Amino acid sequence: MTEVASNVVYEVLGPRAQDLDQPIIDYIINVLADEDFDFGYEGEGAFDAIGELLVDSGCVTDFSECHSVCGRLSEKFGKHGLIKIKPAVRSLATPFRMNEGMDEEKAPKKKPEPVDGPLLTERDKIKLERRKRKDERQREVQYQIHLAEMEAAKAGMPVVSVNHDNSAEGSTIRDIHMENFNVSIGGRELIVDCTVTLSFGRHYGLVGRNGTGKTTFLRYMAMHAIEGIPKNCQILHVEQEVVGDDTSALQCVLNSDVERAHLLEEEARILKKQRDSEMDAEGKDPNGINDDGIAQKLEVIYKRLEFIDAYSAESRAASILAGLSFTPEMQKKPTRAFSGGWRMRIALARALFIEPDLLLLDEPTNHLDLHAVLWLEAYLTKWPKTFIVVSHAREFLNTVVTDILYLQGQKLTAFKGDYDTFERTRAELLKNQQKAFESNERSREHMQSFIDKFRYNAKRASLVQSRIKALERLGHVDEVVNDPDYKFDFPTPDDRPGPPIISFSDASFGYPGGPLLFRNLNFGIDLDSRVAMVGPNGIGKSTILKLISGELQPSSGTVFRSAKVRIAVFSQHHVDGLDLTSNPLLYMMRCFPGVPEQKLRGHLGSFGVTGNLALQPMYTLSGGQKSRVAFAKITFKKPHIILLDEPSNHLDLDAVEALIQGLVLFQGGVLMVSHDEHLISGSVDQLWAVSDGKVTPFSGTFHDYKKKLQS
Ligand SMILES: Nc1ncnc2c1ncn2[C@@H]1O[C@H](COP(=O)(O)OP(=O)(O)OP(=O)(O)O)[C@@H](O)[C@H]1O
Ligand SMILES: Nc1ncnc2c1ncn2[C@@H]1O[C@H](COP(=O)(O)OP(=O)(O)OP(=O)(O)O)[C@@H](O)[C@H]1O
Repeated sequence: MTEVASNVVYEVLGPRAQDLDQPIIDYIINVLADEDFDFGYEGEGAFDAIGELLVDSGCVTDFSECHSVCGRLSEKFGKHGLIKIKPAVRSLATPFRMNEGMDEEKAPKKKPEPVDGPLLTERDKIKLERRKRKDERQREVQYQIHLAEMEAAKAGMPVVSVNHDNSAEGSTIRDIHMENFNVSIGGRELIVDCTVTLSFGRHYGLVGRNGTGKTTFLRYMAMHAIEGIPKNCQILHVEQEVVGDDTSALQCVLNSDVERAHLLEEEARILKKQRDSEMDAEGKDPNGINDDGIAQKLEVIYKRLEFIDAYSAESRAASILAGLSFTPEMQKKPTRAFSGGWRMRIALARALFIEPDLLLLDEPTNHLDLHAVLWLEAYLTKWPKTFIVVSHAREFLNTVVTDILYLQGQKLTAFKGDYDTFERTRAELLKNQQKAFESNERSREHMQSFIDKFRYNAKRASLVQSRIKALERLGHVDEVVNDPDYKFDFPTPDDRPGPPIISFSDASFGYPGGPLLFRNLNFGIDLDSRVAMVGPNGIGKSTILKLISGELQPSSGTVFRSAKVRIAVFSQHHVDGLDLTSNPLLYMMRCFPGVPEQKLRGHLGSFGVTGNLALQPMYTLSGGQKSRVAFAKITFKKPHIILLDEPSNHLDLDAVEALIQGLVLFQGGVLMVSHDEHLISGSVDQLWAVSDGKVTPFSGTFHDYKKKLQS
């Protein structure tokens, strides 16, 4: 059997086989020839088993070619009778319906589709059920342990507050030199043996693919868990939103100046004491009170308050909050009245107010509207100290950073300049490395062939010896290993419902008890629409998406939705709402019961959730990895219209590129809410501006819109 299998593998791979080392080919043949190997639907089992290997080894150029090679392998193996018929093949009597389960939350709970196969006995069923429950309990326990660990880590974090001593003497913290450090999580090494110096006053952009370890690295630094970080260096990692309580947003920011708060409290206490003693003295001799001590104390407090610039603190805090789009009324509201996104902004405002020695920002623009992003860009550009910002927004990085820290292959490398400069420098370096590698290989082969040829020739013994030495001296140059390309594959719907698809006729909407957000909206969306909606936070963009998808109904007027149209919605809510105790594959299996596992794996794979990642507990996934799972889920049923609310949040720059390509190739309508200039200009052809309860087409590019806002 292995011989026939070997012939089939060579036949299908053809000249590609030349790119594979013999042990790899042998491995592939052995895996596929195993009589228990499951090729799955259209070879997806083969894709799962050897797909990454084929791509990584350069045998196929990308995952799409890989899919077709695996499909052909499966077909040929079948033709040669090498595939054992699996009893679990789905029955044709239970066809797969494309419009089912579009929205997990709303779809009625379906019974798993029946499958042909050996019938389980009652005892087996009970056993299976018991094992399932046990697995679920174990996953839940692991998640709870993880939460407890996170809480403990948070509790161990040094408290960071405004440090006036530093500003008085000029900061004592200058450059930070971290040498030979490692970063790991859950037994997985993310950074190995790296040395990095952060020069004082430089602004670093930390970039790298989703899941490489950027957030974990920032956490390590915030916990001072890397050697070389001075103990007294104040590091603030803006990761958690502020606690929701009765403190106003403004006060919450001001409270981070602990010394000021303490001095003001002391002042109030002394003044009260003074008032009380004046009252006691009423009717007695008023000049009898000995208030010299009180006056002296107050003088000390006032001097210090003046020294630490306490009287301007309120206006500074207010102006930061205003920059992040908090109106004066909002600044007075208690923090518990704000949503998570807004509380995150308060956390950002507090960090900017504190001005720590080293500020660590993790994707700060994700929570902001364009106004606030532009304000933050201007603020950070003038930042007097060091910061590191993780961001996947190219324009933002180009504006605010002076250096790039690039995390790839467990190594952290520093580059001078903005993101565009980094891209150019890196491309140049890779080109040179490849050239050096090829020339090194040529010299090596040349010397080796001379040595092999004359090894037993006594006359040339000394020459051979010198070649052997030269070969030993010849340095090693690493071959360029490119990150695997990934694609965002939005499947083409099998049908194309005729117009009208979605149309708003005099539709008005306001939340119950609230003001009218929109009045008499009239517009339509069809399968050719490519639109981006822009407008400030809270203006109602997400509400429009909900009116389109049918999650909300207009207060008056109508929103028509073709009965045949399938709409998919992607939002942060879908990413945050993933079941954290599950894993990507289990999650997909629950959303689409009865669909073969291989098919779900293949679909997750088309969004870069491959191999082990598909089986990793969801709570361990990075932001970008979770986004990909959400993308895979919403597109599985081949929607006609895709509604996207800030889709590029968390996605790395290559993934945004893949998202753009995916959307360009998608054969349906797209409506997105975004302020990612690169994404908008690459994937849509119309801008709609939302303001004053209206949605109006904007004649101009996103760049023009940005200019208009700035003016
Ligand atoms: N307990 C764990 N076991 C195994 N792997 C883990 C565990 N926890 C996290 N990981 C993995 O460690 C990696 C680091 O995640 P991290 O959030 O630091 O990445 P990131 O570079 O910030 O990603 P993103 O750009 O998507 O935000 C991820 O690939 C994640 O899947
Ligand atoms: N369920 C709700 N009940 C009451 N008011 C709501 C509800 N959801 C949103 N709102 C309010 O309606 C307004 C519009 O909200 P929406 O989320 O649509 O705005 P947006 O433009 O998408 O904002 P963002 O950019 O922050 O997502 C906001 O003032 C918001 O506070």
